[in-house]
Amino acid sequence: MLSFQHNQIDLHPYLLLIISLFSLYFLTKWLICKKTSKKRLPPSPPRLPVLGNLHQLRALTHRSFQSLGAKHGSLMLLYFGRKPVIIVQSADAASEILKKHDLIFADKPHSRTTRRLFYDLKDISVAPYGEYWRKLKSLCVLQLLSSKMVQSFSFIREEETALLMKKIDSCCVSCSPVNLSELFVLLTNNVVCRAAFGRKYSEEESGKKFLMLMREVVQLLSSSIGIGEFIPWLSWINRVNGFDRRVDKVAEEVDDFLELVIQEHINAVKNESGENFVDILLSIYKDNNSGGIPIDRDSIKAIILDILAGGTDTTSATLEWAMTELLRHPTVLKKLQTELRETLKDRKAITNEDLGKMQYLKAVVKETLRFHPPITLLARVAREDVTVMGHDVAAGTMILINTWAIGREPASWEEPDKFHPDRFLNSSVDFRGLDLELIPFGAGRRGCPGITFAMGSIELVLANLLHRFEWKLEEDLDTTELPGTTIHRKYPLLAVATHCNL
Ligand code: HEM
Repeated sequence: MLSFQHNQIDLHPYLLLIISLFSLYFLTKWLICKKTSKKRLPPSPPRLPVLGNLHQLRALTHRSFQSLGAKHGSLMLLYFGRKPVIIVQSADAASEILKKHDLIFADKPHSRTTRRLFYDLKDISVAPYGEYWRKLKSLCVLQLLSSKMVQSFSFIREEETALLMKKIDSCCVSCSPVNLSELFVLLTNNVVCRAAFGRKYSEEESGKKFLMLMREVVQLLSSSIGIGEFIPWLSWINRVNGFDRRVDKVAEEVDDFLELVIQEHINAVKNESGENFVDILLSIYKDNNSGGIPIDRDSIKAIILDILAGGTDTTSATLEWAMTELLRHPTVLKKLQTELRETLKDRKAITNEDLGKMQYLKAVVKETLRFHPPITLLARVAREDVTVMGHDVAAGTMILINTWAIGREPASWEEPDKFHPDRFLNSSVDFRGLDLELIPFGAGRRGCPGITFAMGSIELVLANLLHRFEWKLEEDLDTTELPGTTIHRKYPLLAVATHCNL
């Protein structure tokens, strides 16, 4: 192949071609490296060749990110496989993403799992930013989540809270512990279903099964941040270990239930019964008058799923953590009971007006959401190249904002690891998206539209639980968290209730 003739090197054409290709490859790589090294990337911990930083993450990712951030800064670059992911863990950095560059970061990342479970991104929470998403979100706010609508559902919250109190009453009589975790899921699900679909399903087999499916959806979504998603050539692992099959099965079973809800509404419209949120969605679908934005049957099912998943799980987790912290802090619990007694005098029923006056109750709820935000990570994707806190972020980069770590940032909070509701008594800091140090509901365009809806149930239920009953624990309280997209307690909250002497 290689021969010397007349003092000159004679190369075989194939060898020449191979050498040229190699030279071209190394030249391109060198140029790319040179370009990348000029970029002002955020600090990054050392990584492994194939895994990147995935091996440094534990199941409770918000906690892993916080410990890594302590060494590498509040804006840090990790690699999930080869995929760059920027982790944001300070109010200042979050403000650049959710306020200053809100439009650039208005998209959400998605995976095979989110596409499969959310009808190919036809819901609100993972839909790409654009006209379709805007149309659905404003429809949801107008027809279900506005202050006026939430006010109109107050009879539902009152009836469901009264039922909850009755169940606790019977536990009091039999001196058995109350499984508060279970009761909170039922209550929040019943309130959402009655408000959005006109009736509850939790007492029927299909509804009970659906509640279990919802838990599985949350688990699958958090497990979808796995090897196969970020290292494409290892995506076969999800096929072999049965993960993809599980996602398909859950998606089919969820679809069966949502079909049932829709069919029931189609029949009910024929019977001219009262109109609710699903009926309104169906009438838009039938008239196809959505202003050029097509809403099909899958869109309706995806929205229902969003409302059920978003409305039930997060609200019940907040109630669960609020009662957990109150039971761990008897002086806070006593102070809240004193506020209740002073507000109500000797009245039994709690009105919206009463709730409006209870500043300490509001402080307890805020502190619960600072200390235990149910959704610990907000996800975004950069739509174009942008600079954040002096660092270059390329289009397509995934961002994770750690709301849990931001709520415990020493720069914003005194004694951040203490549950101390009094910190909010003389403070204007609120969770509605303007104060970036407290963002349990997110902020900006993709912020949660369900705040008023959720607060309606949370405040009423907590006020009733503490007004009617004295509470004590049966055994030491374990506060271990269960990994998931919504963070619940690992073990159900069991407590013993006795009647208060009103
Ligand atoms: C304590 C209760 C709740 C918490 C902590 C919570 C939290 C959140 C968070 C963190 C987000 C993502 C925001 C972002 O990325 O910036 C979100 C989005 C959303 N939430 Fe909530 N949520 C709660 C209750 C509700 C309720 C009751 C509903 C409806 C009944 C609801 C419906 C939604 C929807 C539709 C979205 C998607 C918004 C979008 O992508 O534009 N949420 N929520």
